[in-house]
Amino acid sequence: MSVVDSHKLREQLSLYFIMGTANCRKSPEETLKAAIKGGATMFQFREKGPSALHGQALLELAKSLQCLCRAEGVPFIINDDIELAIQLDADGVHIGQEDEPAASIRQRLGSGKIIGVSAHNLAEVQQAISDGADYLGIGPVYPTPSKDDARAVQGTRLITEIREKGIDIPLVGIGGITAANTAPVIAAGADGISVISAIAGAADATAAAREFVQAIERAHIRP
Ligand SMILES: Cc1ncc(COP(=O)(O)OP(=O)(O)O)c(N)n1
Ligand SMILES: Cc1nc(C(=O)O)sc1CCOP(=O)(O)O
Ligand SMILES: [Mg+2]
Repeated sequence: MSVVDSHKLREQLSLYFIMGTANCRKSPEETLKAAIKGGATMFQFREKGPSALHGQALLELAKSLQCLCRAEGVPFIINDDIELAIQLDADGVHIGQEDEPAASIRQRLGSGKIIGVSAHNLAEVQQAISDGADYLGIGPVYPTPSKDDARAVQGTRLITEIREKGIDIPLVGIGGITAANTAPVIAAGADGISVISAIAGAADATAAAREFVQAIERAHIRP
């Protein structure tokens, strides 16, 4: 069972920034600082790909990014690596359908940590909820340059279906989201959006994050 406050979590999910070293134009620390300055409300450390850090270098970077998040009151979530999350006492983890099942992660992490689960259909949504997920990542909404093994693009269809069925778990849309295409994701019922390239790959990550904040605000005012 989770004791995570879902009202607070919905706010934290508003602009959920994700990155690892492979995604950044500048250093990961500079990129994260800039994104938070621009309004990122949650951060996921996702260190993946052929150039991914391992061992001590991975640990040092994770600690450094966690420290930045703590200073700004932004939740620090770790992608996939449950051992690292436990070692650092991270705020939570994000896992997908190919990762360790959420139910066993909940047992290992306890009730106070945030567990996010990727889901691509209603069966996976229901399973994630019964396994104790706190939030869902639904995607890819649009074509993404940041995940080679992404599933087929599905637009906002599943987000709409989840809300039409009265399922009110906190959730974000992910995949190819830009400030210009944010509105339909929020209008479909997402609590927020998850972004890698449109912030980490921007020349000015602070300005990019600010544009997202404005797009999210506009989407809530004029759905
Ligand atoms: C918020 C959010 N949603 C979805 C994902 C994707 O997770 P997963 O399917 O496990 O893929 P990888 O990120 O591990 O490649 C995510 N990371 N975050
Ligand atoms: C990490 C991830 N998961 C996805 C999913 O569909 O589950 S899409 C994706 C990549 C998101 O990066 P960008 O904002 O650059 O498109
Ligand atoms: Mg994963």
